[in-house]
Amino acid sequence: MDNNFKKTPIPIPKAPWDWVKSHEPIITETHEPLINAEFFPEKILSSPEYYIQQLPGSILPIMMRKSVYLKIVEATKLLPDGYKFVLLDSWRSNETQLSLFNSLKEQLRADNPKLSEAELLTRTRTTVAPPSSDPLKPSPHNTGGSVDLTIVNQFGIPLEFGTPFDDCTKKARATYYEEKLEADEKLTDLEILYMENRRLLYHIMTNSGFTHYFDEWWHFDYGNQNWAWVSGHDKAIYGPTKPVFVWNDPIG
Ligand SMILES: C[C@@H](N)C(=O)N[C@H](C)C(=O)O
Ligand SMILES: [Zn+2]
Repeated sequence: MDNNFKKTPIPIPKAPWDWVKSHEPIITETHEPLINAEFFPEKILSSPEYYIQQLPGSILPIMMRKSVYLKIVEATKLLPDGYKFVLLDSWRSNETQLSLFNSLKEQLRADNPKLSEAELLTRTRTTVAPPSSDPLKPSPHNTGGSVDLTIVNQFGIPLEFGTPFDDCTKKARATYYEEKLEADEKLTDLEILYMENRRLLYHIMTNSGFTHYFDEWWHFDYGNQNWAWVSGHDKAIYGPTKPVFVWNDPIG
């Protein structure tokens, strides 16, 4: 696919992410089912990171709302020849969300013993959305409308984005390198590579109907409150949901 994505900057956000405002859109649930997103290996691979790490409440299949999946299938048409998406996480249980949140908060507390409780919460919420069992304010991944993903090249080698998945430093912000450029800092060749790969992923996904969570280069949304807030839709179409397992429900 010949496009100019790598040369087109990602817009720099004007204000910090606001978890109160992002939960303001009302939800008119469509009851669209969650589906398993792992059956198109020609273009979409999966590496269910939280199941691999055996986090509480994690499940093996990567599940998402059907329209989210179909949009990702459309997005594969914008990938360079031979490249594929790798899905890292999509629908997430509240148990996993809570476990992620508490682990990161405690890790940050141990690394920064002088941080106040309020500062700890702010730092934690930059990387992990607030856990929630309020049906009017669900955590984004619990709706099946969020997806964390990366890209591999034609040899199955992951593109480099400058940080690992779930890095909790400011380097994970999608515009980290764009902001350096804007501040007249010179980028190294490697930093230019990371910036261009972030641009590629960002433009492929946003041109396919997703909005972006700007503090993480890997996180995109469709249909949930994040998406409604960022895109200016008056309502979200996905609230909290869960997959159906007939014989043995691992979520409970
Ligand atoms: C934890 C990380 N992969 C992620 O998805 N973060 C966002 C903010 C979330 O938890 O919704
Ligand atoms: Zn995410």
